[in-house]
Order: sequence, then structure tokens, then C-alpha cells
Amino acid sequence: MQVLHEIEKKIIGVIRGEWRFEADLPFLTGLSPDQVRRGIQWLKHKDIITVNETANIEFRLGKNGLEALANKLPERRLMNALKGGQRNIRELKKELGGVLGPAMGIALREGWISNKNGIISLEKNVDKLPGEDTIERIGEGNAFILNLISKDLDTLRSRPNFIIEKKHMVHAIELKDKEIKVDFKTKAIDVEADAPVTHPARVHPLNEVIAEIREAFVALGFTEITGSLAQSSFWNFDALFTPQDHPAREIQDTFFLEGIQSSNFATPGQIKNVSGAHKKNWGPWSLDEARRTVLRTHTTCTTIKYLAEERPDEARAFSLGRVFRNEKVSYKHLVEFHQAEGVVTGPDVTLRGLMGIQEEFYKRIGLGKTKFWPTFFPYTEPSLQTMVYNERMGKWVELFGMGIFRPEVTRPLGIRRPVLAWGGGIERIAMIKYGIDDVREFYNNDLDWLRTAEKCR
Ligand SMILES: N[C@@H](Cc1ccccc1)C(=O)O
Repeated sequence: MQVLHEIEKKIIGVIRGEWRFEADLPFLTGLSPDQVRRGIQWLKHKDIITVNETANIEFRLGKNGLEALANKLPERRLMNALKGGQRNIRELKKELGGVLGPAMGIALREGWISNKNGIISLEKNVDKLPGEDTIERIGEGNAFILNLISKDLDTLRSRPNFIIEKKHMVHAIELKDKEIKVDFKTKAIDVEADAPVTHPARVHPLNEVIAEIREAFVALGFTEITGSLAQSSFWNFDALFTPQDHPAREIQDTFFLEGIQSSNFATPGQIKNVSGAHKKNWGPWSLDEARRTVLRTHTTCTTIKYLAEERPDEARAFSLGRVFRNEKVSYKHLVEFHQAEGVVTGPDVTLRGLMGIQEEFYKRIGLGKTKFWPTFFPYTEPSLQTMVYNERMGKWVELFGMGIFRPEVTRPLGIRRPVLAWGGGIERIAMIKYGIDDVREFYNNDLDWLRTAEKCR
């Protein structure tokens, strides 16, 4: 028993036992042409009906046809002119003008008239000349081939400008199984009906995760901050109390923009104070080194620049974006990837509070078991690392680095309140959520994967 939509039932109701033209179905069913079109598509897809397409030809009179309708066919006019007896061709020419030629051609060929040295006489009286019937039937309107006698029509079709033809495609609808049983009482929509698989546009899986992280931050009351991808070494390293001979500042870890020295990147006061902290701890400090432009190696440069510029008493801010590291590409490393970074400052922020925010944040982005581990960053003290348990791989993976900014970072920039900060790779989170083991998968543009990738919880 087929469960069908109301529209389908109405169509089946009128094609039981006989085929119908699609064009007649709106009248027969009371459906709109649009509903009929849809219903036919559904029924065809369900293999309940067959649709046969044929061409129907519509005929109208052309210029010469209309002229014949008004004044009769040229050969008829000629024969009428001969009814009273034979005539001289010159006289006829005066009377009939341009139509005399074609009229003589046909009438002579058919033996209706004869021509003896320019004297024309009628040989035979013909009641209905070929084509006269068709011209009458079409008249000034139009007609389909069913209403016409094809032999009569054909004589006119071969003459120029008598008949105009227009092709219409018509669809004849027929039931495949004449005995089909339709339940006329059941529900209107069959939610289990097969439907073709479609692949509507979707957001890239990585962008989906980025959007989700952004939403989690916003829900926790954070405001988004942004920064440029190219930065002075000053903001990427020096302001973050990273010594100028630190290994991270080596060419094999960082992409330097060759020959581009940053200028006006900080105020003289900021440069004086930051360099002061460096000199006090490690001796000589080079302004040229601080000027070297780098592709930012982390989003923490956006955080510190924001804090130095705004010096907020209280703030919750976050940034998301691309970072670059001169690393060998592998299943877990890309040279270009994304980081998420959060920062909180206020009169009474604490390390405990930082851990609380982390737990809330991970819960919101759907990560499971997490734990904290002590670690080291040049700019935070204490420093922690969160690890998240990857159920599928059965192992702990590093997630965010975090800590409280050292006074050597905050004091030179006039930041008075304690600052909590954390940051880490977005691809890593996305790998856990999408259950993939190779980070390169996000950038392979594998359509099959992009179409079917689903986040696992
Ligand atoms: N910038 C660190 C993370 C971090 C951010 C903020 C504070 C401490 C650590 C990284 O790249 O991994």
C-alpha cells in the first residue's frame, strides 16, 4: 500500500484507467499548475507513473494564408475570372497582378486551365481546391493537427508564407500499475520515503570549530580583539619577555620577513621600559632585533599589544587567527595554523579562577576529560598546560598553554592589574572533535570528507 500526499492522490484519481495530458490536470484535479508539476515529479520519482513527452504542432496562417482567407487562393481567383469564358493573358495580368504567376503555374500543372498562345481557358470546374479546406479550418485563429486533414494541409505547407507552425511539447501521464492501491485516508507526508542524497553548501569543518570557539568566548562575556599577521619582533617576543637570543627567535622556528624593519610599532616609553627589563636581566639589547618583522608565531602578541594600548582595569578579551611556525610539516604540525587566545584582567583574578574559566570553556566547546600540568613560558609565572583526553586515541594531548603574566611583562607596559592569559591551537581541538589523526586532512580539500565530516562528541 502506497502512502501518498494529497496532491499525488488527486492526480492518481484522474489518471485511473486512462492517460491524460499534464496540461489538462489542473482543470481535472482542481490543483494549481505548480502543484500538478510537483505531484508528477514525486510520482515519477516513486515510479508510479510514466510520463511520455511528444510534440504537438500548432498552425496559424502566414501572410499569404491570410491573403487567401480574405480573397481566396490565387488559382481560385484565376479560375473564377475564367468562368465567363476564355481570356487574354494580358487582361488577366491587369486584373490579378502578382498572383497570376503562381496561379497559372498550379492550374496548368493540374490541368484545370489551358494556355493557347496567350489565350487562357477553363478546362475543368473544381469544387474544392487543395488547401481551401485548411485555410477555412485555421481561419484567423489557430488549430492543432488533429483538426486538420493532413493531405490538404501538406499542399499549403510546401508553399511559402501560407502556414506558420509552432511546436509545443506535451506530457501524457499514465499509471504504471493500473491496479495500484492507494490509501486515501492515511497521513499526508511519508517521512520515511527515500529521497536522493543532496550535498548542500556547508561551512568548512575547521571554520565550524572556529565559530564554535568564538561563540563559547562570547557566551562567557569575552570581547573579540584582532591584530595583524605581520608583527614586529618587539610585540611577538620582546614585550613578552622573551630574550633576544631565545631559541624560538631562530630562523628555523620563526618566519622573518626579510628586509622589512618595523617602524613606529611602539611608543618611545614602551621601548625604553621593555628594553630596560631585558637589559636588567640579560645585558645588551638591540633595537634592530626588535624591529625585525615576523609572521606572528602566536596570538599572544595581539593580547599584549591590546593590554599595553588599553591598560584596562578589568577586561575579558579573546582573539582567533592564523599563526606561523617554521616547522617540518607532519601529521601533527603545519607551518600555518590557527590559535585561540583568551585574556582576563581585574582586581582579583587568581590562578584558581583561570582553571575555573578553562573548565567552563572546555565544557562549552564539547571537550571531555581535561587536566592541568605545570610547564614553562618566558612570559607567565606560574605557567600551566591543559591536557585533554582523546578517548578515540586513548591518550592525553596538549591543549592550551596559560599562566599569569610576569611582572617583567606587565610593569614596563603600565599594566597594573594581574593578567590571566591562555592560548593554543584550534586545529588540535578540531582534530579531536572530527576524530581525525592527521592535521593535514583539514587542508586536503577532499570533497568526500568535506561533505560527510561530522563532529563526534
Ligand atoms: N602563546 C602560547 C600559549 C600561551 C598564551 C598565553 C599565556 C601563556 C601561554 C603558545 O603559543 O602556545
